[in-house]
Amino acid sequence: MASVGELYERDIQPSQSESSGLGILWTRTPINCGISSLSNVAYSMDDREPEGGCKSRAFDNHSDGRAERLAILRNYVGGKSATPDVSRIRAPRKGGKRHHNVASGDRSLLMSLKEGGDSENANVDGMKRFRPKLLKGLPSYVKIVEVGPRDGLQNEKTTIPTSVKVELIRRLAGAGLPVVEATSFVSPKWVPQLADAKDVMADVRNCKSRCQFPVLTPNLKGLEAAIEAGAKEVAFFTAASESFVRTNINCSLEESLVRGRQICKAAQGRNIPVRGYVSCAIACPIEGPVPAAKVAYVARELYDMGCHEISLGDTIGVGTPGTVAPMLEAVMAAVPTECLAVHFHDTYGQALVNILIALQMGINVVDSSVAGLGGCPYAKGATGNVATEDVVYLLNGLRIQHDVDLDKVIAIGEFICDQLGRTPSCKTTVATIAKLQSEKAKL
Ligand SMILES: CC(C)(COP(=O)([O-])OP(=O)([O-])OC[C@H]1O[C@@H](n2cnc3c(N)ncnc32)[C@H](O)[C@@H]1OP(=O)([O-])[O-])[C@@H](O)C(=O)NCCC(=O)NCCSC(=O)C[C@@](C)(O)CC(=O)[O-]
Repeated sequence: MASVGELYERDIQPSQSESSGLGILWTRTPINCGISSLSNVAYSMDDREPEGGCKSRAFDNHSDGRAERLAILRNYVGGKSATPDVSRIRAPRKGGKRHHNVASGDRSLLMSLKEGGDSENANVDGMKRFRPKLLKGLPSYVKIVEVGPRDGLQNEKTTIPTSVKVELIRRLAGAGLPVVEATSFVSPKWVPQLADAKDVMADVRNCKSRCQFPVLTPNLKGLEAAIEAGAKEVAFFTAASESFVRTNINCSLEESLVRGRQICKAAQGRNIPVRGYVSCAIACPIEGPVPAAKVAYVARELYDMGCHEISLGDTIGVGTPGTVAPMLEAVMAAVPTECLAVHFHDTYGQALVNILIALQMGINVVDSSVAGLGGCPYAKGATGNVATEDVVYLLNGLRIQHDVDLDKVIAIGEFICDQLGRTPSCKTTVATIAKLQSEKAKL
């Protein structure tokens, strides 16, 4: 924790919207004010009696206002007061150019500051009060389905030792992930990287954990091999694009649905839950954009054949909220929302925003891959899945429960990147490492 005298401009967040006439000044480091700590300070844009005695209008003509904000903070906290006196922050003048009505969320946040003085908790309270307005309909719990050991590794060119795969799966289960898709029982000629599926399962089946370890299977042969290897859950995959099904599993879409029905029937007899995947839910690498109605049709077929959960895959990661929302709407008209999951690849950096849209639409199962590994060998140009670390960070920020330990997942991401000879590139990991390094340097 820093004292206010130890803060520099870089510790201050740049300008944020002040259209309400009120501002919250954020620091990256909690400040020790003697009585408690602050990481934000409220100030007024009202020039009659600006908070901290600093003319905040000076912000207007500056690049990002950090210097002025730091000055406010120094004046304001200055060792005198631990808690901003929000009674001094007046409602902005009506009709003024920049002084519109105070947003109720701003007021909540300010009142929280007044009540508590502890900025961390004040922000939580503020969040809770913000939520009904801005983040309506979000689920209180999200199940994260970790697909790293399967989707993440299937496309890797160099053979990864079985022991590394097993260690990865064990660590992911140990980080609290409720589901870790362990491997695939597909043809080793088609996906050589996962040719050791049986050996992986020989170890994983003994893993003492509440975590579930489903495996991917395209046909009855795969199902039989999976069950023999100790799998207690399987996942069947097809796509909403005829060409992609042909390329990926060498049959027509309707033939793949026949295989799916065979799998579901055989699995039901053995009490094995079947998850279904619909790839190319937004677009196909061969056919281009895929109609939402087609995705809804395939999803409904999977539901009718007995899949307990249907994961909608943006296989090549081209979706944006503009295409994801209508697709989800179409599917939700055909399949109960509680049976749906989303599976985003992050080719264009849209995965998190697409996940937020899915959550807002009521979906509470999200697939992700540690360190953002992944990609389908039969979907050229597609990059990795959305990183589990980023999803957990997002859910933490939204105060949605998920049971996953972020620090552990970050460490697992570093572990697997190390094994693959790569530097972690997932944003949450990069930022966390940088933060730790700068904290270390300050000591
Ligand atoms: C479906 C097949 C097998 C058809 O492949 P095929 O060549 O048409 O199959 P076949 O029935 O003619 O058999 C050919 C050989 O494969 C064997 N075989 C047949 N089935 C199996 C099996 N289950 N396990 C092991 N071996 C199998 C079979 O025994 C035979 O062996 P051979 O006599 O030549 O020695 C093949 O196309 C295949 O394995 N495809 C898998 C492709 C794949 O895994 N893609 C990646 C997963 S999908 C994905 O990543 C997308 C997803 C789910 O993540 C969501 C998203 O992002 O959208």
